[in-house]
Amino acid sequence: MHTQFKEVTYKVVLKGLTTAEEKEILHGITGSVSPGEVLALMGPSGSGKTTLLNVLGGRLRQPKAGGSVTYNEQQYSKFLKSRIGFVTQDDVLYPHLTVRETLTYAAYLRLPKTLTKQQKEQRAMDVICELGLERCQDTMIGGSFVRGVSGGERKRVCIGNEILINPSLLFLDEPTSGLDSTTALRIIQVLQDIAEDGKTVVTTIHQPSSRLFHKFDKLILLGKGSLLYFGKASQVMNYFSTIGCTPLISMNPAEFLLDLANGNINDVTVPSELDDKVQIGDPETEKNHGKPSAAVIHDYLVESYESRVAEKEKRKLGVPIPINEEMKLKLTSAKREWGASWWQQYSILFKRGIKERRHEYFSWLRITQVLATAVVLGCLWWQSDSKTEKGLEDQAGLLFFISVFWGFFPVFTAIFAFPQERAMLLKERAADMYRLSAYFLARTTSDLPLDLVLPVLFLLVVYFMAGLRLDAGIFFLTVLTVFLCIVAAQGLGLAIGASLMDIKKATTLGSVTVMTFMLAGGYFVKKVPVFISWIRYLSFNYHTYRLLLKVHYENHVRPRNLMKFDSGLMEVGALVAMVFGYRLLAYIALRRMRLK
Ligand SMILES: Nc1ncnc2c1ncn2[C@@H]1O[C@H](COP(=O)(O)OP(=O)(O)OP(=O)(O)O)[C@@H](O)[C@H]1O
Repeated sequence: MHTQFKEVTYKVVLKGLTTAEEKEILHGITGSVSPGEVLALMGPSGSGKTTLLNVLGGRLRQPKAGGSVTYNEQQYSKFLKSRIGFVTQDDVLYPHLTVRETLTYAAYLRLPKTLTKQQKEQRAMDVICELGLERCQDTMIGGSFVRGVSGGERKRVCIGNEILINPSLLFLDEPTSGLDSTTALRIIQVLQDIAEDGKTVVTTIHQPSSRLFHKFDKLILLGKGSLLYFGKASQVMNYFSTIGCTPLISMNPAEFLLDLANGNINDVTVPSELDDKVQIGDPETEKNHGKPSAAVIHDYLVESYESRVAEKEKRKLGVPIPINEEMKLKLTSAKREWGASWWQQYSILFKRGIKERRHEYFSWLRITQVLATAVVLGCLWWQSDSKTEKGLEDQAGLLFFISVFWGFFPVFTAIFAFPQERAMLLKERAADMYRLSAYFLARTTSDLPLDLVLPVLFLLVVYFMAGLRLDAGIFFLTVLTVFLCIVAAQGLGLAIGASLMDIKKATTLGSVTVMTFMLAGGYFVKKVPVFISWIRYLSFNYHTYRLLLKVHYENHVRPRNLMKFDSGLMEVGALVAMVFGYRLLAYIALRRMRLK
């Protein structure tokens, strides 16, 4: 896809304690890149490469970004999103999926609905072969806690994730950083192959080796957000020698260009006119050992480019490009193209969620934790007596603890769900991979199977050890009540996590809320002052405890000093309202996060 950009600017507002200052990060960048070409963005750290890449990729737009960016002469549109691949610097991947699983799930979600499941799987396999990932296709991606594929393989998986959709335009932010030169060369070779296939590739690059440098077709050199060079990579040394800058010793062109852009002119000749600008006593000049300061060199390079090349390049952009009319029409379309129907998205995300978290499901630590608590409870309330009033009071204590235990754990596991997946969610939503509602439902239901198996195990142990009433109906109702409590408590955890999106803040708020709900749960204080009594209605502990009391003692002796309870419908209603209400809050919070 022909991409042209004219006078691109980008501004941010820096807020100080008392003032707000506007800072321009890009100062009018002009250029173009065509299908079949690889455009490299180079420049010192902080020169604006990533910002420019984001503006070109449509990720930063007005009002902060100015100038114009067109794709086959059209403005950015939602349709275009599905034609653009974007590999960010710190790309996120699920650590517990294998390379093949990662690419296959991405293929299911991103490739058009017209392809069959088998065709999508085949495309994922083709990409694996194209990127030379066959040997590690069954290796887990890995992360900080799990050993996985190597850095180079990881980068290739990130690239694979994007080239799966056969994008017309591919953007990459430092795809080679941290890799040895051979691996880096291999990655750039892959990019060149993609470009040769008729695609347009734009990549930022930090310090390419000279072999790597010669693989680029076009080059943009940035210095402090200004354009120092745009043109053919093969012409860059010629251009700088025409403005009087040449290396004194043989050096890698990239090293020479970065030195210049940084204003470091050791081993570099500069035109004599710059020597006139040397100011004796200027600290910047002294830093450069009596040579012109970095600022003087920067200004000279910007001016030289402006006066010698910029106008010519701007004129070139005015020449119309031959573009297929059908493609033009499609590009203006505001319609999103989903790769799968809502239901398919849900089931793919559900399965992927189960695969990614399979190690948590069979975590012996969690099972031991629950079973150990059950055994301790069983011992403490061993064959408790429900015939005397004292015994009943004791047993009520056990029922209250059950409502606290199963109100506590689900909150603290659910709190992590969204903050942990924030980066992935933002990335996948930016690529329009699925609807938020499909993700939300898949994420909130894929944990349910285990969450419902553990309490059954727990209750089986407690029930028989503590000698609760042996009646299948009562056991079943107890399990059902605990399930409701768990799902309601999970809703609260999800809502807190999604609203704060910060694990520390969320756990702090979570613990205060859970403690308040526990204290208001009807066991510690029976007569709550009217002005605060509403808090009980928000407490799932309160409703669960009341339901458990009803289930266990309704048709039996009612402990005299325990609270009264009626039909139980109000409790069930309150818990069901919490199940949905808290989830709705979580969903709204996630939607808002996307708009930020
Ligand atoms: N939202 C922002 N608020 C404030 N400053 C910003 C913002 N975005 C970028 N900058 C600043 O703009 C400059 C350019 O940033 P950018 O990330 O584009 O540089 P870069 O050339 O990609 O650097 P690196 O090679 O180190 O990744 C930096 O000085 C950065 O601090």
